[in-house]
Amino acid sequence: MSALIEARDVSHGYGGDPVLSHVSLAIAPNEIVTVVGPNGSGKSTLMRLLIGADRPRKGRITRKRGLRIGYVPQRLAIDHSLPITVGRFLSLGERTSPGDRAAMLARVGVEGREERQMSALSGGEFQRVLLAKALLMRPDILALDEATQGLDQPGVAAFYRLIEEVRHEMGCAVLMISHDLHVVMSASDRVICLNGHICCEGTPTVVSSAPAYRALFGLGTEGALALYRHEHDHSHDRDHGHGHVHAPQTEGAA
Ligand SMILES: Nc1ncnc2c1ncn2[C@@H]1O[C@H](COP(=O)(O)OP(=O)(O)OP(=O)(O)O)[C@@H](O)[C@H]1O
Repeated sequence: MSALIEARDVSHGYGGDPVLSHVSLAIAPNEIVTVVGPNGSGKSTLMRLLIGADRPRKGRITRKRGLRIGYVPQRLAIDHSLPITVGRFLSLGERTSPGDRAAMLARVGVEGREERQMSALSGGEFQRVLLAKALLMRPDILALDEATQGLDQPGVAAFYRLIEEVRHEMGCAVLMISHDLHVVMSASDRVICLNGHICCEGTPTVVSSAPAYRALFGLGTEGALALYRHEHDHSHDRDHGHGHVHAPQTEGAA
């Protein structure tokens, strides 16, 4: 099997309520796939099934033998009464050296935070530490479930640029769930639009002009793109010097 993860005709639900119906997809090595969809459309459920945290009621999910998945959760409940430093947190689970941990913290932009309490980190730093932990296991695929929740727009943009960079450096695939539509337009190779079933999928350009996508996201789509173009113009000099094409030049209202 050349795909890292493949879902074939997967259906799932909780109690009597169906959440996913007849979902089929495959994730290839090295690609960035983003799942978008309205609240409650089954994105997190699909992610849990794909990474093997849950088993589907119907259909089949296959993962490449020995697949290493680096999971970056939406949020992580840290008990503030239980002190844990960044260094200790990173050393839980996977066996890594202090040198590896220091290098990874530096790579994701939070150098030298080993002695800092997890509870004392800013939102952006916290997500970067979670990312560092996921990357330390040298994943074949990085799975991010709305990993930028709570970050401001420049923080979100910077976080996803980092994801693109590490994807290239480490050669891993990326599966992400995102509400940030502009991210979908910039960072993804392929977008899957979910609403209990796959409404449409393809390159960001194709999906953003698909009627099913526009029906789901409506005017918000254009709004998000406009916002991002604006944001990008302003953050360009400060944040990064390389030019991306972030949005297709679609005209007219959705
Ligand atoms: N463990 C569970 N038990 C019962 N119902 C659940 C469970 N997990 C999710 N659901 C329900 O399944 C539906 C899909 O939830 P899911 O979290 O997969 O959607 P989502 O697209 O990720 O939503 P959001 O964008 O709001 O995070 C929702 O109606 C949710 O209430």
